[in-house]
Amino acid sequence: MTSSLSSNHCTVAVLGGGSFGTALADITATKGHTVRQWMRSKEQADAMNRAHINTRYLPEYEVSEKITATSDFDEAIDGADLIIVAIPSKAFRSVVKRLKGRAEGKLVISTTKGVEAGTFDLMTDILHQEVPGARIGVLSGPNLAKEIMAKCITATVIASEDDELCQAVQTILHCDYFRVYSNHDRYGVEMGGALKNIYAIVAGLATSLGMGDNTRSMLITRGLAEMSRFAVTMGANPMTFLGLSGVGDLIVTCESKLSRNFRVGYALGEGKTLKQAEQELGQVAEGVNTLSLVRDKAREKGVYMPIVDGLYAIILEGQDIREVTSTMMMREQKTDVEFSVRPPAN
Ligand SMILES: NC(=O)C1=CN([C@@H]2O[C@H](COP(=O)(O)OP(=O)(O)OC[C@H]3O[C@@H](n4cnc5c(N)ncnc54)[C@H](O)[C@@H]3O)[C@@H](O)[C@H]2O)C=CC1
Ligand SMILES: O=C(CO)COP(=O)(O)O
Repeated sequence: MTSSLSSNHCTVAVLGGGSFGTALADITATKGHTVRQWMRSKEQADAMNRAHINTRYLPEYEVSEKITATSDFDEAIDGADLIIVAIPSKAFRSVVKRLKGRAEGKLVISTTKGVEAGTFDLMTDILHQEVPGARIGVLSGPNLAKEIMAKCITATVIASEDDELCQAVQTILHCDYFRVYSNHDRYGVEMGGALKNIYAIVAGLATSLGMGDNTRSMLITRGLAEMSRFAVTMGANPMTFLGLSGVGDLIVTCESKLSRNFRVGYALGEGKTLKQAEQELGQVAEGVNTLSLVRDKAREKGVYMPIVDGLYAIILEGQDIREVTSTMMMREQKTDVEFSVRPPAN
């Protein structure tokens, strides 16, 4: 570990002016690190430096006065030991391209829970391509930004093949309400974060249609089987799905009205269109894009994903919710605990 990273003070750049970037900037600045948060809007950066509130994304919370918000990318990354990227997946590549040639040997971690359209790359794959020479990891777990701002006790996972990176990130972020575990299964941790958003949309939809706790429990459990089946086919370690970044994140996102993915599903259940639901939210709900990408990839790989297929039929093909649900419920009987990659041959 380099000396600044093993000491109590380092320089952190947070790329992204949304809810999660702000929550992580707040933790690191409160711990005494030098923190610069990059956001596109100069107005938003100026307002944050003046009032210490991210008025657009987290208006209810005051953030540390020690965060310097800036719309100047170069200023944000200058001298940073750790760069945290909290940018929606759609814009991730275009932003991290700007780090090329400027982050050799630096720690660069993604917090983004999505998959890139066209390539099916995860965000750390993009980092490897666009920022060669950087030390790369992913942070993922049951981490609702608003609960972190409210200092609710929370845990997360830093995943990387690079042990020193994991240790450094644990040291930099760990505090009395935020505990950081490490994991070597970068792919599984990152895939879990992306996949759980799909099931959160289903959970929101089911809840707004009047379904109850039995329904959500079924969804979470069968969703976990389905997402692990998919991720393991793609190269993940199945054990990762029993951890915070797997079942942990799935539970929080399927159970909380603070989840934007849950809220998109809820709005759909109220009869709103996908466009209306996303517009009302005004923030990113990654599960909407991930759904069609995963559905196509699962077909290509021959992975059985009935919940993904059902949600796709409802929100992207306009099929009737009750008919799709009824067809799913009336499928052939299955065993409870199985771990087959493909459906049993009939
Ligand atoms: N909010 C949460 O509770 C958590 C979010 N995440 C993940 O973190 C990622 C970011 O999420 P949030 O911060 O919550 O999103 P958000 O919707 O609150 O904010 C997104 C931010 O990205 C910025 N942005 C969008 N396109 C950009 C571009 N082309 N260039 C520069 N900035 C751009 C927006 O201006 C905004 O500041 C997502 O992938 C999300 O899944 C992960 C854990 C928790
Ligand atoms: O990933 C999250 C919690 O861990 C945030 O979920 P949403 O993007 O659905 O709000």
